[in-house]
Amino acid sequence: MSTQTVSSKASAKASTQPTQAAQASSAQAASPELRQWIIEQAQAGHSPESVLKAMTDAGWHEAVAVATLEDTLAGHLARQREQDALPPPSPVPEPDLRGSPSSVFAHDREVQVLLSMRDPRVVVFGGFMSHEECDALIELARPRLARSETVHNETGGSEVNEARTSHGMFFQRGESELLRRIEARIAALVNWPVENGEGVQVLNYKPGAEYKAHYDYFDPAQPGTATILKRGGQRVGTLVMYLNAVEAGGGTSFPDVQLEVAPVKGNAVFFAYDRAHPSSRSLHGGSPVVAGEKWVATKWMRQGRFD
Ligand SMILES: O=C(O)CCC(=O)C(=O)O
Ligand SMILES: [Fe+2]
Repeated sequence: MSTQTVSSKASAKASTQPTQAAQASSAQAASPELRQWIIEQAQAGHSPESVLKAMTDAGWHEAVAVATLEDTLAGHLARQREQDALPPPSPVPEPDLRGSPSSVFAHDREVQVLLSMRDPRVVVFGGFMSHEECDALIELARPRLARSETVHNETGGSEVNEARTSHGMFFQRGESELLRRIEARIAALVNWPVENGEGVQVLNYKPGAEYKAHYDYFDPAQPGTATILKRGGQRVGTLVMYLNAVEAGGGTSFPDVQLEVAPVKGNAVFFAYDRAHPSSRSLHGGSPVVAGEKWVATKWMRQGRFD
């Protein structure tokens, strides 16, 4: 912790700074590099006084140096507190896109990679299911549809909700040869065990119906969540599969990044969220159907076995 080291770095950084007169105008004039250097000095255990001395030695006006130091360290501490408040990250499903392939082989089918975004983690797949598979899934679901419910936050039960004006049903996991095939394909595509998946849900939206922006993970702040998590833990990933061609509207939107995925029959959008927290930027919704109707199948993936 020698003042010598501090001093030499401050000069190097300060030499790239504007003149003292310009520095005096505002602490905001400090470059990102200088701010980074200040944080590094603090992390290395150098006292504020020694950092201040290094800055004034390098030609900084004392008042400006003090303001810059305070401003930089306060901002750093605030970000640190935000980080510390986050739940720890969980492993998540993840397709193997090393080498940026334009398609990947999943279980029994070559699937196209149409879009890949890192933050939030979103991947759009083309040709995930054949049109025949889509049609078959719709016909199996149709007679079993009921008004969609969402999880009741307080009790962990479910309820009809105005934010979700679709009709839906759940298949049992592995309930037919078709479901087993699709589930094995999903598992291979995103490298996540079949056993960690909930049963496939099918949703049908009529014109005007939508699913307002929401997170798929269970809100850790809600009293009902502890009960839900006993079975399989948190949700950490979602695959929404488009089962029909929608005439207009009905995309899946990600408002945090102003992304909208078009509902193309046979395609699918995958997204993952390593924390049950808005910082995952996994907020998404089903945009209102403008014309025609919309059918999707959703697979939610849990941290652990969902039995
Ligand atoms: O219908 C969509 O596009 C999104 C569906 C969805 O968000 C869900 O099922 O959790
Ligand atoms: Fe969702």
